[in-house]
Amino acid sequence: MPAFSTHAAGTAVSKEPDRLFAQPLAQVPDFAFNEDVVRVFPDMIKRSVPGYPTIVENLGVLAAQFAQPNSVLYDLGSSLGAVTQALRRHVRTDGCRVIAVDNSAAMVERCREYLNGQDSMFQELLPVEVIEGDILALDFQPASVVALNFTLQFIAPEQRTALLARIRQALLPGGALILSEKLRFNDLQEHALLTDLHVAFKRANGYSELEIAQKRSAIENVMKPDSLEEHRERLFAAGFSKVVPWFQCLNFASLIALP
Ligand SMILES: Nc1ncnc2c1ncn2[C@@H]1O[C@H](C[S@+](CC[C@H]([NH3+])C(=O)[O-])CC(=O)[O-])[C@@H](O)[C@H]1O
Ligand SMILES: O=C(O)C(=O)Cc1ccccc1
Repeated sequence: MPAFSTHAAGTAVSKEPDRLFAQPLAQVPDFAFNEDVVRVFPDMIKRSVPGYPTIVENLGVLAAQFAQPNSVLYDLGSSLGAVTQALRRHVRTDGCRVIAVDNSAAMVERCREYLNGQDSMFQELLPVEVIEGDILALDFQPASVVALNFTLQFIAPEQRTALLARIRQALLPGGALILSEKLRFNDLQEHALLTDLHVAFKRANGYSELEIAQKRSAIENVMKPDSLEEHRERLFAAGFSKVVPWFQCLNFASLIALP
């Protein structure tokens, strides 16, 4: 039976546990953000990404420092709207609005339900628009904050610099890009250690060896992490002037990039 917590507005936030990879699969299909993933996504991301709740909450705090009056705050690859909601709760700057974008129809549908429910529970939240679309095809408006929270790693590597350059062009003075990613490490020993510790993190969160192995093969063709050095170089190539890491937990990190 699906577990939902239903709010007054009838908004359902799934609390269903992630068992997507618990049974042996003859062939593990490539990972996709489909209905099955959407149903378990809050549980999946919390049990898979060390530091995720800390990053999301503090993204709101960071954004409040960079938000400029009468500008847009983008949440690119918004999934169920966790970052959007953190931005809406923390930013108090006049005339700001949030634009959340995701190309998964299943994510967008559930994201809209979630954000509507939040609107009926809290006052003074920033207005939000949720767009179903490809962030590579987005026509950016002048923006003070752009969040790419674990989204760039799903973009084809050869498209990443052009996307970051378009974000850089849209950023207003005083604004920032906040980029969170899983990292790879050029030092083999460092890479092996942090990868092993990430497996230990997943095990400690109740994932079996089978679940861990099948998830790994599901994501290996669709999610391509870069090293911190690659991120820095690409951000500079895209026109950013300063890159400041503000958080790292095991092999997951978040960076502030300034225009
Ligand atoms: N080209 C694209 N255009 C639009 N969306 C895309 C594209 N490619 C992938 N996505 C979307 O990017 C999201 C990545 S999840 C982000 C978590 C969220 N930020 C969170 O903080 O909860 C990260 C993860 O699951 O590890 C998915 O919802 C995809 O549909
Ligand atoms: O599960 C993993 O190993 C990850 O690297 C993170 C992740 C989290 C949610 C969806 C896809 C990847």
